[in-house]
Amino acid sequence: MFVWNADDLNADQVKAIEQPGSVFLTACPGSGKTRTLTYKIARELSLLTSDKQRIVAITYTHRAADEIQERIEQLGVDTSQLWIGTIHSFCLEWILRPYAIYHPELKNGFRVINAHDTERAHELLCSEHGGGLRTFDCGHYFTSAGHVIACPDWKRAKVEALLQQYWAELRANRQVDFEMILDYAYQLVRDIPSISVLLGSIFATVLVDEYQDTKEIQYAILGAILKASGGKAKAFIVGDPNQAIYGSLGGYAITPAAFSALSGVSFTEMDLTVNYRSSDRIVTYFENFNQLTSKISAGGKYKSFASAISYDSSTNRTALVDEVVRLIRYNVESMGIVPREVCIVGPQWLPLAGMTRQLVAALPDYSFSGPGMVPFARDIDNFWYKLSRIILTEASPQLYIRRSRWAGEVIAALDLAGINTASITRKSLLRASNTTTSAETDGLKYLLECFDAFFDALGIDRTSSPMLVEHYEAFVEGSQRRIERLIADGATAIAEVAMFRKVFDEKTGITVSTIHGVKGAEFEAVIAFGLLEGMVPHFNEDDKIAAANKLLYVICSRAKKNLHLISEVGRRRGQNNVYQPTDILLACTFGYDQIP
Ligand SMILES: Nc1ncnc2c1ncn2[C@@H]1O[C@H](COP(=O)(O)OP(=O)(O)OP(=O)(O)O)[C@@H](O)[C@H]1O
Repeated sequence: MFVWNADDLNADQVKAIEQPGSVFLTACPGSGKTRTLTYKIARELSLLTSDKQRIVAITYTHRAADEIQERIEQLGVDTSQLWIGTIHSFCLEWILRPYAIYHPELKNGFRVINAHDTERAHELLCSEHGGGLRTFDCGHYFTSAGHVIACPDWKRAKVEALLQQYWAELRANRQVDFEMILDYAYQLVRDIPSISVLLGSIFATVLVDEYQDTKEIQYAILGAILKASGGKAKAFIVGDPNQAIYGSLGGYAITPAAFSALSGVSFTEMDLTVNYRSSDRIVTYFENFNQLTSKISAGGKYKSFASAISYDSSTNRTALVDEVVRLIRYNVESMGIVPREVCIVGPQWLPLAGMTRQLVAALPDYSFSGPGMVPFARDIDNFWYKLSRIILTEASPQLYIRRSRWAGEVIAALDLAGINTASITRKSLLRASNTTTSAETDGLKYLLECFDAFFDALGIDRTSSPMLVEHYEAFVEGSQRRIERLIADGATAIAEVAMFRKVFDEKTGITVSTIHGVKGAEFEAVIAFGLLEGMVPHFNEDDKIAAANKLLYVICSRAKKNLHLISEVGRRRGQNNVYQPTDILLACTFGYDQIP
């Protein structure tokens, strides 16, 4: 059985991992949810008694899935019976692809379009439909009872008409977007009970990370599978209701009782309340935005750190970049924090790509990763994206586990594309990739030359598979479009191969991210701006106070040492107004520090 070092886990984490049956674990920020989940998966893998069984873990992002799987492999546990990935990948791999023939709209084949294609289609339809519709008005999600449109009431009829046209166009092109993946998966599970019965008999344990951002339709799909297992499949559900920041897109923290009723599983409820990430002062501060009664205590190595926490509601938006630069210098140059431990966070409604580029220009000695720095769509389902990850990374011992897994994914995608992969192993695939090269300095041309050389090395004709051809066109067209847009926005060097490589580099520089993008991450210093009513919370939110609390809770709990909050002055809102600071932040009394 899998054993761990005594100091890897605390007593509550061990209790949750060793608890027999199903567990519903509510845990505060920095309490080691990821670590607990990782060790739980490792333990469950080691307890499997049949090679037919699978452990299934649903994570919120591909990055989290990669990190957890790598960690388990480093712990020396065989992951061949683990399936880990996002709910969308889960639905695609376990439900849509194997059972597409049972759905009239999928049975003739389908292609998944990425978030950028969706946004572009919405953009075009908005300009066609007029009436002041904007892309963000098109936000919608499916539930087991139909679709929900997230925009204000007065626009709903127009958005409904727009979406009906959008879906009709996708159906005509045999395309499926991310939301439709969930809807189709739900329909298949609902209409063909044998799918759940089969999956329920294979899955020994189903683990769900970040349940607080899970949608009703996702709970319904997983619930149906667990129920069909007749009590054989266990569940391990982990999350933090305080960090539920996808409410406007249908995410919510289900109660253990409600999920029990849905899945037929009876849970032992447990919690984790020690924060290993942040100082006492940071924990005390983010507790201001805690909406639950649980008390959190700091227990990690920075517990006693004398954190600087500042709040600035006077910097004008025209001086914002200078102020952020000043705070970066303070943290890196005066406090000795390394740049990769600094994160700049803003609401997704602001042009963060512009902020990243201005910081790049103002601090030429620093490196940054952020939006507007990625020249191609991170379309995880696209074959050529999968292959790019291997081509653009170095063959180094540190990256071996990761690249080997990516190679496995490329082989699986080749299989799916109808290519005979009997003679291809992960090793031979990596060898073929490591020998392909090109002298091109233009990133896209470089990749395309490497693709050809790679397929030559494997002795495969890449035009022999319609799927590969379709994915190739989507990848090239999407990347060209993206590069053109980024260059027009001022990212002049974006097309260079060095920028392509940077996408998969280990994090070395300062991170610029949306608030939603830093979920699950941690940094020594966090600098957040755009903390303005109408953005944090967004004006579309129903319960603005709750939404603002959760966003601030997530932002502030990312910080290990220092935290700087900015509600800049003078950001225009419509024709005649300017944004005001987030109400609950302004109302929060705290002994803030002045940053010299
Ligand atoms: N038992 C432990 N002892 C020491 N450090 C720990 C322990 N458990 C977790 N940690 C550390 O605490 C930090 C936070 O852990 P982790 O990222 O898993 O938290 P989390 O609960 O997922 O946080 P969040 O919900 O805020 O994203 C990490 O740096 C992790 O290595």
